[in-house]
Amino acid sequence: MLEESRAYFCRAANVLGLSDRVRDILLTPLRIVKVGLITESDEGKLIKHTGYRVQHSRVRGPMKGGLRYHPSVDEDEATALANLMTWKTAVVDVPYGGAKGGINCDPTDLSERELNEITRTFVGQIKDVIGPTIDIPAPDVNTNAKIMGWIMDEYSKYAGFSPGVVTGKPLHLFGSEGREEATGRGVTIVLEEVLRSQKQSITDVTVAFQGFGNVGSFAARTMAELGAKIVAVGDHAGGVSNPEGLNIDELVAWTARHGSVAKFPGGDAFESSDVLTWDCDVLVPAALGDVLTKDNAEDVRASIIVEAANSPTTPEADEIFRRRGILVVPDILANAGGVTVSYFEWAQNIQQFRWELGRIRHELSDHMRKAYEAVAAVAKTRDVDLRTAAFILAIQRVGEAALSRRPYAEAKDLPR
Ligand SMILES: NC(=O)C1=CN([C@@H]2O[C@H](COP(=O)(O)OP(=O)(O)OC[C@H]3O[C@@H](n4cnc5c(N)ncnc54)[C@H](O)[C@@H]3O)[C@@H](O)[C@H]2O)C=CC1
Ligand SMILES: O=C(O)CCC(=O)C(=O)O
Repeated sequence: MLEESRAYFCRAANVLGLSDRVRDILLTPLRIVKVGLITESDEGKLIKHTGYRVQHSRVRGPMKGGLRYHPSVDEDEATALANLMTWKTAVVDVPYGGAKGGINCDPTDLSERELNEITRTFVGQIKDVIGPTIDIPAPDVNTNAKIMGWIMDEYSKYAGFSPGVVTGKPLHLFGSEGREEATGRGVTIVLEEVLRSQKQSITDVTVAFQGFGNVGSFAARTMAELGAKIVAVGDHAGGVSNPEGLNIDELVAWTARHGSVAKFPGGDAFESSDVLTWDCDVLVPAALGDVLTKDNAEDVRASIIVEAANSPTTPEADEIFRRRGILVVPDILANAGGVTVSYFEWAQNIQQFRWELGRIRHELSDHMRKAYEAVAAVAKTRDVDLRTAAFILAIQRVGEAALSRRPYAEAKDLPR
């Protein structure tokens, strides 16, 4: 994944004619933190995990990005995802740099008490490198508002009451209206813009989803509300399809009860991995990374792929999609609604003020549409695909901020 994120960066860097030296500066993470987490299981045994926080860039503001709890979490994955956060925050023009992290654990193997203790131990180990003006974590795969609340509580023991240290918190603990739905809602807003540019409407399209967690379920819900037909959904345990369109509210309720879309009675079951090559207009990968590869890219039948997940497409697959005329809406644009509303949450925490849901949705829509327009304009003037355009826009914004911080700097002095 690390090589892939660098490959996408370099595609844009080539268009911009960046020197190797500047590439090196922009790609090198500021700080990589790796910590051992020793806790006790419910049976009194020692359990060991490794936690990571990779801080990529602070040029445009405090570093920002989610925490993932998954067996795949390692230094390379966290570094690649931290790097993506730097470009994502620049694409939506929120005042942050990029970071990412997590713990290499399988939360399904842990009790709530164990998860709580592991989380608090992690916070104790990284407390000196996070903070409301330093680095602000948020939810990602297998983390949620409850865990963000624990993080805030634990950090506040060291630093005093600090709601701004983390976003995606519960509403009654100074979380924000609209954060839970934000990433999925943002995906839908970007899809609407893409379809508008093609003189199509969201009511005309069929959509297939891989992943039905926070991002996938809210994206499906908001698309269905606007009239899109969600014809297939696959997750870690199975898939369900309905050519007439799945009832998404019922599917959400089923998943909340059963932990998966598998065996949902409102559709036909299928092998989950088949969802990527489903017969549909729009494919939304909304689960893990590296799922669209050279091995399945030729079989994808959608004409638009909206990357709700981070890094779902390998560069080889991306090349195949380009050749086949399949439009890929890149992660650093498509899923940036989450970090955008995280910014609103942090701003509310700092101001000790609350925004209503209507204002959050309006501002989110405004940010996403502006970001799409800016990326589409670069794609047109430079004659490049949307991913390269998004990277160009982001690199320019980060680069200009870096040089403005030290106006007479040469590349070697770019602030980091
Ligand atoms: N939560 C957020 O605000 C943001 C999340 N993202 C990205 O969106 C993606 C999904 O994140 P969340 O929805 O937050 O996570 P989540 O933990 O709420 O949901 C993950 C979903 O992926 C499915 N999944 C896991 N393994 C799978 C497999 N092998 N095959 C098919 N499906 C599988 C799960 O069943 C679940 O439906 C990730 O790539 C994440 O980095 C991006 C921006 C913000
Ligand atoms: O809300 C945030 O701060 C970050 C969300 C995130 O991890 C992501 O956009 O990939």
